[in-house]
Amino acid sequence: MIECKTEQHIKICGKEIATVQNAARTIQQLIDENIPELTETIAQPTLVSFQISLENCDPLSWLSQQASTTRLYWSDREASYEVAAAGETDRLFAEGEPHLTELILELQRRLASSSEDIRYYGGLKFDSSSPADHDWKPFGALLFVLPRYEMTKSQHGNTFTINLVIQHGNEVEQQLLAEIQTLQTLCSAAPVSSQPLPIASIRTDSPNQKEWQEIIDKSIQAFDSGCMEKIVLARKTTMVFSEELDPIRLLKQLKDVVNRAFHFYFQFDGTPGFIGATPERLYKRIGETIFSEAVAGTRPRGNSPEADLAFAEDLLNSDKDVREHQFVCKSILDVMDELCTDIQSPAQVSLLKLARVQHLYNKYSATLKKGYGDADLLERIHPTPAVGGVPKKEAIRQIAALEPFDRGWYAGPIGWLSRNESEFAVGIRSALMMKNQLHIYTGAGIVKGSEAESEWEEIENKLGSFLAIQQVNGTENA
Ligand SMILES: C=C(O[C@H]1C=CC=C(C(=O)O)[C@@H]1O)C(=O)O
Ligand SMILES: [Mg+2]
Repeated sequence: MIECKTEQHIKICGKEIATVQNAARTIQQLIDENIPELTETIAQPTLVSFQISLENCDPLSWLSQQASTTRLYWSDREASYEVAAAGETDRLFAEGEPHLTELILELQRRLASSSEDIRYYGGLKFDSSSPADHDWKPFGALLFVLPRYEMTKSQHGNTFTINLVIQHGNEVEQQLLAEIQTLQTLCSAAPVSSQPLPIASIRTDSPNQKEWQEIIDKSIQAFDSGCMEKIVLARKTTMVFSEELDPIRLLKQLKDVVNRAFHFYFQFDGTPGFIGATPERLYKRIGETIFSEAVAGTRPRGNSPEADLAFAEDLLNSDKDVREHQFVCKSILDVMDELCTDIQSPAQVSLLKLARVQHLYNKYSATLKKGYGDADLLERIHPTPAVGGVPKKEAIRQIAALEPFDRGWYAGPIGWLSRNESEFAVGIRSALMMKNQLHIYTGAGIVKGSEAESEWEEIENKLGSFLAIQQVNGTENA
């Protein structure tokens, strides 16, 4: 772990637009030009970012060529921002039940002197009070990383960035020369293979269908006793493949089949990779302006426009799904009432149409009151009743007691923070990838009137995107 106690940030940008192939040379020129000044200026650990504009780039292809044990990918739902990153220049990691406010303040302290385009990427465990199982342990309760190399593609252009912490001016030359050697092998643009994924030979569901029925029955009893009104219960579906999976290939295929989603991949220091395509924004903050949304209630997409409309109408008129969604709307509005002013909420519900499913959908915006920030937003909004339940604390307790696995980062906040902005998605429709195994996590909101069998089916539909990119040979229940 590199301790990054930088007191200042120097950003050095290249004027000329490079191609991916000559990016290393362009950055080398940039470094050479700036060595004398850097040597003089740096007397303490300093974050130095070298940035060049790229003519064109494909972040996913670039990422597939990176051998680094830390690899990250994030693209937003509007496909307006895409970043691939490799290596780590700094990380903030916490296990157990950490003090979220202190950790977020620490991140903001590290970002305080940086430019707006410096971002830490990472996420939080769904429930830090529940013990982490072996596979999720390396992700901790919170992990954020400032990448060493980043390739970004956005409406504002394409950029390649190197973030370095320079300890002392007289070490600059030596450190940068070592960096350039690595850079020579960095900039490659071979496209990601679109070959089919290996064959999945075994599928296991935890809980199995019988256990699912029992868990739902227990939840309904909790509703009847009055201690809970909603709980979101998840399943873990494990697929075992004939050979090792390539995460970037899987991500590429997931991108091809799932539209309107945040696509992500987090692999830290050789640990299992967390991969997914979530439709749900937890919140986005631009300065004091906050955007959040309620996504809940589900129907499949139809095979024809008429069938699709029939599903949509059925969803809009379903008392059970409307209640599922209302709990989420109310919870977000309650948080906004507490932390914000100028709350804008839609006059009526709309639909979020994804590749395989459609959801009830409400968008909100507001202005954050003075004195509140990301730690307050994360602590209060997460988990919304789209992934937790009502009341929040009781639902989290019941989830830990009823689900036969650790959720880890599934349904947790995942995203990025910069000096003045942040964006977090809800880490659903996601999977943990280890060599030839894929653990897919998917849940469904349970309220009074929910039936175990149709909730099982709802999860099968949500799983559809992951299943669509695989060829499954056999099914087994755990
Ligand atoms: C918890 C998940 O979905 C949530 C988001 C949208 C609709 C949901 C539902 O209708 O049950 C869930 O609340 C998941 O996909 O793992
Ligand atoms: Mg539902």
